[in-house]
Amino acid sequence: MNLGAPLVSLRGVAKRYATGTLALDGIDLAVRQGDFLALLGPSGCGKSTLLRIMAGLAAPSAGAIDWAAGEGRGDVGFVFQEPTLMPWATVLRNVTLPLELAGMKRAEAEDRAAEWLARVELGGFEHAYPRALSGGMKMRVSIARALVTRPRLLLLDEPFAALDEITRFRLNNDLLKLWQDERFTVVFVTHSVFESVFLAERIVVMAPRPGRIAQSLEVTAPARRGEEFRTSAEYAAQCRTVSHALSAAMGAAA
Ligand SMILES: Nc1ncnc2c1ncn2[C@@H]1O[C@H](COP(=O)(O)OP(=O)(O)OP(=O)(O)O)[C@@H](O)[C@H]1O
Repeated sequence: MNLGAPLVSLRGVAKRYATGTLALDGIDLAVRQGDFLALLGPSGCGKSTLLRIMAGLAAPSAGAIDWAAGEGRGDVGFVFQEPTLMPWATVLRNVTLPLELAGMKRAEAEDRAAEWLARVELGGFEHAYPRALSGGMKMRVSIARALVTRPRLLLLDEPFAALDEITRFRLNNDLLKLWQDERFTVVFVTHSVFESVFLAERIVVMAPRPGRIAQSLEVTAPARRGEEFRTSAEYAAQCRTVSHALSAAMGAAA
């Protein structure tokens, strides 16, 4: 992996839905390899649309998307706000499925899936069914399922928005640790200024009608972010800056 070089670049990307809504316009964005990028903006500014275009789940109506050589859509993992697990299958089966679909033998896929379940703190839950798990645990399964194929790009669409604050903080910490250990590239959609500053290296603030990029801000933080960073004056100051940027983006749109 060539850390810092663009993994995927969007140039002049626009999306108009059949309804006539211009969800995105003039999006220029380069996602660097190994980066943790947050897309922050109010409801309706096109964050999900942008993520779906990066995943190849939706086509842009204008503009171009370029992937670094050797990378492609097959290298994308997606985590949705809803964990979207198969209710009739065990946790282990849910996580082995993408590997088996990629042609891996069952035994090897199960070993690999068990390893990722342990990494998201779900060792011992392999044979549980999704209904027996809490919301946070289901989200952990969803993250393991997205990472088990070792994608170069992990896209997360407000993954923790439906969880209580304590669970969200824990998942934030654990996702950061995985990212610090593995350095896959992340694009993380959120409404939360606090979450974006805690997690991201770079925050792209979006504005609505039409969805566009209002500002891009770098976050400065210690190499290992933890509870100390979350309660620091430095964190509070950056949250204030990002909050102002978001208000300005929304004000300009109003
Ligand atoms: N399939 C669709 N058909 C028509 N319009 C759509 C479709 N999906 C999204 N839109 C519209 O495009 C705009 C951007 O939606 P999108 O879901 O990308 O925004 P968002 O920033 O992710 O919002 P939220 O935070 O509420 O999920 C909105 O006006 C939305 O109504």
